Amino acid sequence: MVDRIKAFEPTAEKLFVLGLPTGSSPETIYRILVRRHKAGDISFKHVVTFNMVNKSPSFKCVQQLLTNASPQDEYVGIPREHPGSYHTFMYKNFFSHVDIDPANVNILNGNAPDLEAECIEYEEKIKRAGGIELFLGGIGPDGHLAFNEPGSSLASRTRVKTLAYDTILANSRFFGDDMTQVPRMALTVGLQTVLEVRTKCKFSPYFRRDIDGNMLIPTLLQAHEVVIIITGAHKSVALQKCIEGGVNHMWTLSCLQLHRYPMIVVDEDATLELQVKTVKYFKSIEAAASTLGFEQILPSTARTGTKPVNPPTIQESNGDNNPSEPTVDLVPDRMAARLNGSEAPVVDVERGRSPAFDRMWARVAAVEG
Ligand SMILES: N[C@@H]1[C@@H](O)[C@H](O)[C@@H](COP(=O)(O)O)O[C@@H]1O
Repeated sequence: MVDRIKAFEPTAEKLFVLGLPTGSSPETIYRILVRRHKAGDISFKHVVTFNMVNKSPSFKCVQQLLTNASPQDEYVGIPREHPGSYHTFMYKNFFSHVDIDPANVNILNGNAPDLEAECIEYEEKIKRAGGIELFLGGIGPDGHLAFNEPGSSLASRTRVKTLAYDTILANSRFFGDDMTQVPRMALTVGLQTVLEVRTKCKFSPYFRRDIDGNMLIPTLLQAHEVVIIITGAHKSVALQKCIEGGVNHMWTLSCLQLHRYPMIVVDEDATLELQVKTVKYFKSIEAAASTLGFEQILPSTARTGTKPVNPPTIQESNGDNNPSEPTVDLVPDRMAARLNGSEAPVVDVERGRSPAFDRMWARVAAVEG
């Protein structure tokens, strides 16, 4: 993500558009991004974000939208300041700790007076921003992407979604293990929103030098990518269905088979249900790339026409002093060492408010008047 943002060279006129998830899967990523930011390595000043989902449209809103619905009594709306809201999650884990402009933060408003209009406007906003450059996501144990539950249309767009039993069960851990407290409905981007590739290869007014540094070429804005984090044995069936099965609306992550640039990052446990030959093949892709002296750390010169920012050496990218013995990032102790080798988390993990959090809310309030 850091490489992508740097390579894009965002400015006030050319913002980098990032799609972001909530959940436990991206927490480590947010910690690392905050650390890199605090180290002066990356700025989010010219980054605009769109969160994938939000929970808890209020009871009244849902009634307005779905006149025939009979929402259950336990349904409660959650204000965005609620400790369990996705607003709170994002500010606490990420936005409060980096230099992003709150005006560039987009999170679906689950308490909007007209939810359908809110969803339509969200899609419009994404379009106005030029489309999402990099979508980061996770999945539920049933293979759902964002809140696109099993059975979601593969052509779906941002909308109100009723949560599936599995999701309510999985999310009850954020509600004191009380399933009755988990909202029954959510707002979510659609599968088509995620799949949207920049089919119209737009040429930006920005020019950069070619890889030899001697010719000006127009920048091609088509590097729309999706990166999904999947960890844990409880998600291994979903990974298997989505990787080895066909494209199927019952396992909505499988829609990524239709995407040009998807990347799924997994740990060993998540691969438990995959065929050995599938795992071996994917590992061999990385091993072959390392042997040949490049890694699947993009931007690739082939795709963007630019050199990677601070291209990693083989040693750096493998974490290995002997480049003649390429290793694979999927090895768990290597992965663990890379993650644990970092300093203590810089994000304030205390639940509730912190000075940084308060400062950020003050900025949000100023922007929103
Ligand atoms: N809507 C979110 C998803 O976007 C997220 O990917 C999933 C997994 O969460 P976790 O990473 O905590 O397993 O949780 C929720 O259902």
